[in-house]
Amino acid sequence: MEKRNYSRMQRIVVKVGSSSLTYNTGKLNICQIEALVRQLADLHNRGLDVLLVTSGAVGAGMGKLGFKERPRTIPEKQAAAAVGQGLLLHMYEKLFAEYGLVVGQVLLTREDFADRRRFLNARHTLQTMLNMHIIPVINENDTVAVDEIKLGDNDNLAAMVAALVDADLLILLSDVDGLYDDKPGTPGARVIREIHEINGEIEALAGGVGSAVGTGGMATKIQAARIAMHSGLVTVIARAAEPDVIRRLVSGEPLGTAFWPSVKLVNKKRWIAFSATVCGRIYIDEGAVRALREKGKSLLPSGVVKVEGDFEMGNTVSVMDLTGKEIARGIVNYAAPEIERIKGKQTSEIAMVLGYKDYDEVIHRDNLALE
Ligand SMILES: Nc1ncnc2c1ncn2[C@@H]1O[C@H](COP(=O)(O)OP(=O)(O)O)[C@@H](O)[C@H]1O
Ligand SMILES: N[C@@H](CCC(=O)OP(=O)(O)O)C(=O)O
Repeated sequence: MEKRNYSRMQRIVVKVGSSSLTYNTGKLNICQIEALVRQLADLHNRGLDVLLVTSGAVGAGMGKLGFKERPRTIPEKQAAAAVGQGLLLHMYEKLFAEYGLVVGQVLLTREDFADRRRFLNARHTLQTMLNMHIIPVINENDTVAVDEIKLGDNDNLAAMVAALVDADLLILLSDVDGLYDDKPGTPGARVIREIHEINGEIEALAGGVGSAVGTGGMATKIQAARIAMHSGLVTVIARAAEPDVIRRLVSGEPLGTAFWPSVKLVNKKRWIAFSATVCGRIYIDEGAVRALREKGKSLLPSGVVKVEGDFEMGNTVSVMDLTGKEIARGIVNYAAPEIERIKGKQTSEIAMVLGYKDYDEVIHRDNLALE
């Protein structure tokens, strides 16, 4: 089979799912973890920047605590994660040390991405760790992440990390060979090798949630691939147990399912599109949709029809067409009550209506990330 030709391969993020790190008994799959560490250590020695996003804290905690099923309540999951995360890190620390390498634990929540200052801080820390040849071992901070601040799955976390550090390749390792064109196990179902666009058909293949210990199944892997595609990096979903899978993928072997990047959004627009917390919605008319989409214009008050939510100036909002479809996200120059008052008005009327005018635009095009 033809090799995959990457334009650059310096920085890779590898995410490994719970289903590949723990057995159904909840105990750690030591052979799998050893194989993973060996390959990552080798890539590091070759001079690549390597970041590991690891799941398995809840799964490993379940094993240690003797739980037969995934705990239902959030505090129980958090308690299991608190136990399991320690076990995981101990294992990584020990195995990487055998190859003379140092790991550093990084636990993140949605807020670390949603707040621009924290986002930039996290980027700085990760960059510094890479400069110091430390291998970042990253997971969600499950013990403190309650619903409001939780990402909830490590596929999205890995994609956001990959975008954060400007990686070239994101590898999502799981218990399947890739994305199947039918339910895995169905006779005749095959792995789709290359994907250039995520459309409804691809999303429909994702099915429901994944394995007994995993969280999001294929749905979250496809969401992750979408983030990565807009961030200009290749994503591959492959089987963790495939011998030497990481090294072979990096050398271009066409294993698993590869998602190829589309147009790369600039850094700030990526943050607006995928990381910032969405605080409200602005509905705009057809003329404004065309101006944004086709002419790359800023959003002016005249195109605004309806405002939803109690957002402030500087917050990120969804921009919707009148059918309720999200067409963009952007940072607003005015708070919701002000936009409510200037909606439908000409720019020249802003000062008269509000008594002042700080900006002509509701959202400037530099702060607008289109779908
Ligand atoms: N079209 C599909 N192709 C491949 N796997 C699928 C598909 N639809 C659902 N899945 C499920 O997704 C699971 C992997 O997701 P998950 O258990 O969350 O893994 P991980 O723990 O590795 O993140 C597979 O075991 C499979 O059952
Ligand atoms: N942070 C959680 C992992 C959540 C998750 O996404 O799991 P998975 O679907 O196995 O990648 C944990 O460490 O158990």
